[in-house]
Amino acid sequence: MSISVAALIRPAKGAMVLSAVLTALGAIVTLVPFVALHNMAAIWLDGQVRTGWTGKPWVWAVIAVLSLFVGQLLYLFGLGVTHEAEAKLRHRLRGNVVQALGSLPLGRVSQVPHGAIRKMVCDDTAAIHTLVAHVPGDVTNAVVSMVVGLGYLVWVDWRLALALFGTWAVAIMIIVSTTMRGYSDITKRFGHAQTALAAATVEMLEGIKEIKNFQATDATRTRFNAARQQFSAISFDWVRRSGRAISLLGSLLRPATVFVTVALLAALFVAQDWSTLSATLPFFLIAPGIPEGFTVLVGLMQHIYESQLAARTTAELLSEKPMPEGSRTQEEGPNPGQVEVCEVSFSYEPDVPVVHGVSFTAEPGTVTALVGPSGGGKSTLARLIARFYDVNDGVVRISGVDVREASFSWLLSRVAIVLQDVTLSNDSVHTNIALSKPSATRAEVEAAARAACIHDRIMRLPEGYDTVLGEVGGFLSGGERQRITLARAYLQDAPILILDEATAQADPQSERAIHEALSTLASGRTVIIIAHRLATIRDADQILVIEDGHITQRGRHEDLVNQAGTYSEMWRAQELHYMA
Ligand SMILES: Nc1ncnc2c1ncn2[C@@H]1O[C@H](COP(=O)(O)OP(=O)(O)OP(=O)(O)O)[C@@H](O)[C@H]1O
Repeated sequence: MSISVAALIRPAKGAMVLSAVLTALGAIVTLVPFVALHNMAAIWLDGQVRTGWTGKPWVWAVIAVLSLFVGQLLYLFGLGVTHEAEAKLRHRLRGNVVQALGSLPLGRVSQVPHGAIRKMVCDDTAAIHTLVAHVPGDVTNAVVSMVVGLGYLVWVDWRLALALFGTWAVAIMIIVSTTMRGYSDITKRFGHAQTALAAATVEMLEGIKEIKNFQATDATRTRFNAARQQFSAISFDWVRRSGRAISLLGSLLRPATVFVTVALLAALFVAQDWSTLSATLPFFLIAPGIPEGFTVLVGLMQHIYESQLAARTTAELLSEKPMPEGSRTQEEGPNPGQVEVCEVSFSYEPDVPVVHGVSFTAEPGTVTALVGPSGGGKSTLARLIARFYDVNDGVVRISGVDVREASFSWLLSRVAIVLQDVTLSNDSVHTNIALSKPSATRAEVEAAARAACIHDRIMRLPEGYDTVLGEVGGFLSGGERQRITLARAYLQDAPILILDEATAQADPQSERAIHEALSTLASGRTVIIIAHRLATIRDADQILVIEDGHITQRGRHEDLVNQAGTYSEMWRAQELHYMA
């Protein structure tokens, strides 16, 4: 189901309509003081004799003051209505965005850069503010003020009005057609560049250490610099175009210019006897205010574009198909601890399959190793087992249950996954370990940390388990961070454990500690491990060689090492490498 921008802001529609009506009334009432002044001028300047209250200037003065007050009140009330509705809508949208992210396939969410998510949750929902809170009031006020003002001028003296509008129309057409060409396209590119810069900034902050190493030689190689340069180039172009249009329109429509234009036309009309002196007065009073409506509209135009782009990004996210959750919440499956991958095919992009009809079974309590050349599909298979994505064909069964039929919590209680990229939050060590079981006591967290061979290191941190990671003293090495995630998996106590390159970031000493932690963690569980170091998995119960999305060899180490094929080649190459 696709969600449109209109559907996104629908909850605020009632308030927007009310605001438009109130501000339209306000704009009409605000014109009354000028009508009053015109009438006063007709009595004083033209010496018109009227009977009743219409002939009393002081009555017109009172009407002028009252209507000014009521007009402002209606305008402010209209703005207040939409601001309240927008605040509620923003709160709701932020909730919806976070909820949508939670229900998308995990693999899809991890593809969205953190910066883009931050922009969506914070900036985009805030940008919708203009669309909801200001467009109904300010646009209506500007349009109605102009229309009513112009209408009144036509009513007072249609020929003078025509002369004035004609002068404006020609001048505006020339300015707009020459300066605004391609404006919509550049505004779109400006929005995209903004998103790219936000994503690259977060990426840079997260990987500042690596970026520093590379930046030492060539700063422009980083994605951040590219995004920054692109953003600057586009924003310069955008500012130049919009600046040119705004300043030219501004000069034409500023009150002094309008006053002079009216003065010249009025002098001509009075001299020719086409108009009376009092009839020219509304032109001097109302005409300089009319362009304010244009200025408001031009100023709002940019905000409206930004709002629409932001709303579209949010609408696109909310339109994405959520991953349906199965209904099994408690009941154990028929084959506890078993992983069955049956005729599974999968592609990230349509028509580019990366896993083709793969089948294997990992029996409870056994170790299955996935090995093979880079890009073969090992991580993809691991992610499919943990249901980061849904398979295109075939089925993945955990404990004999199709993963699509189980609830996420059921799956989480059966499958623990330790990924290549260690993600720890800016929180205490305790909270980071207890992520898999928030109710865990300190004793349980400590037991998990001991099993993951990281307890001693944690005790050397300034505040022990209460040290906030990432803050002063709370820095851990890659291998140590990995052991924190192992402790987390240990605490999760799932019967199935998926390890993706668990020693990728570790130094040799840390690697030993990780292997010790791993054997504690693995005992009694079904383990599926992705490993590049074949020596670490030579005791595995089955080894699957994954190449180009297929299983090309399977068996135990002793069998495979004596067969001609990728495994024996990899084994020999690694033996030579480690002997060297
Ligand atoms: N999120 C993604 N979107 C599109 N293609 C992807 C994505 N992740 C992986 N791929 C592609 O799928 C194929 C398999 O990748 P995968 O990461 O599963 O391989 P791998 O065997 O684990 O590699 P490595 O040993 O280098 O980690 C590769 O061609 C890769 O480029």
